[in-house]
Amino acid sequence: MVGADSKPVIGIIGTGAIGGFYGLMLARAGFDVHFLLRSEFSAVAERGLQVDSAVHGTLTLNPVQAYAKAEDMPACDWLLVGAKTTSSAGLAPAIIAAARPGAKVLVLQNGLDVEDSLREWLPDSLHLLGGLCLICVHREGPGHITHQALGAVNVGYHSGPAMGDAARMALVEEGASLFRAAGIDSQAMANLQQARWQKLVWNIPYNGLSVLLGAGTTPLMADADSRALIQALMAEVVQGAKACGHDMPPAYAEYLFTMTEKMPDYWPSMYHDFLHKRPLELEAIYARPLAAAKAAGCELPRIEALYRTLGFIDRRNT
Ligand SMILES: NC(=O)C1=CN([C@@H]2O[C@H](COP(=O)(O)OP(=O)(O)OC[C@H]3O[C@@H](n4cnc5c(N)ncnc54)[C@H](OP(=O)(O)O)[C@@H]3O)[C@@H](O)[C@H]2O)C=CC1
Ligand SMILES: CC(C)(CO)C(=O)C(=O)O
Repeated sequence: MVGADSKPVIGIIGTGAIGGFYGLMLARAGFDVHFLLRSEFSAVAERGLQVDSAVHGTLTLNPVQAYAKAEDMPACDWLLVGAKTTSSAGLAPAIIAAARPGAKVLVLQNGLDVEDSLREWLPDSLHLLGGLCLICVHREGPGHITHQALGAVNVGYHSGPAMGDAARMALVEEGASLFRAAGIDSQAMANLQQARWQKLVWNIPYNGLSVLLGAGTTPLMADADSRALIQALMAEVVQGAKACGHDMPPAYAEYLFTMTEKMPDYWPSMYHDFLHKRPLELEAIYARPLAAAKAAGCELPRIEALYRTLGFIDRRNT
């Protein structure tokens, strides 16, 4: 648990929709939070952060402890990675510069094996954890975030110096309790890889189809053809996960499908990347699950077709 007398220093590596939202919530809960920014540094340093939330109302943080260079940040106990997977390769130096020895690095990204692509660049002394964010947020403008629905972060251990399950779960619980202290639902997960596959049951159909069909979740859920396509894609993810040794809970895809019907019209983060001509997270969300399933002897033809189509769109868009 996180006690009031032992509040850790938290660094946000990449302050976009996810990093900005969770960082602001943690700062407002009294944590010492430091934000690394890139294109929005000046705007946030001058005007702070604002979240327009359908759940919490309008929330602001001003001043913000904002940095353009990780070398200027204080040594952090927890580092929350909020940059897209498409920029992960260049993030390790920033993480290392801002990490206190033995720090915990929590990767708040979608996709499969996203921790692996960071692990190889990080020293063994750093703990690496994954955080699955179940939330609908996007950047409205510099330092301005819209939060439409949900909010939970589920945390699991990936790798590092923690020896044995008990030590790992203690760190996972510590991470989850940071979020809970900020009023955010957070569960400790014993199996991070299983949880990443479960999240893909949502992201594989909706992220890609939003780009391909130019539609948010409401029209996608209102049309018989797109509904059938979503269900077929979800079924393939469940099949791929099973081939890789991760059985989904019964009716898990149906649960996500029904959950989406109750959501406000939501444009997944991949659509925002497409709109702003940023690279799409195709490697983490499509290529790696496809490769993992294939290595396990399982072909996923609908997902493969979606991935190839998105690759074409992505190459012409950036
Ligand atoms: N948005 C959502 O609702 C959800 C998103 N996710 C996942 O969370 C992750 C983050 O998504 P999201 O917050 O939407 O993305 P955003 O594009 O809103 O935010 C990414 C941020 O990282 C910054 N960044 C990238 N590289 C660096 C760098 N080298 N140094 C400093 N800052 C950097 C970007 O800066 P710049 O402004 O310069 O580009 C940007 O502010 C993704 O993996 C996404 O799939 C998961 C669940 C829900
Ligand atoms: C919409 C939702 C909640 C799906 O799990 C999400 O977290 C995402 O966009 O990645």
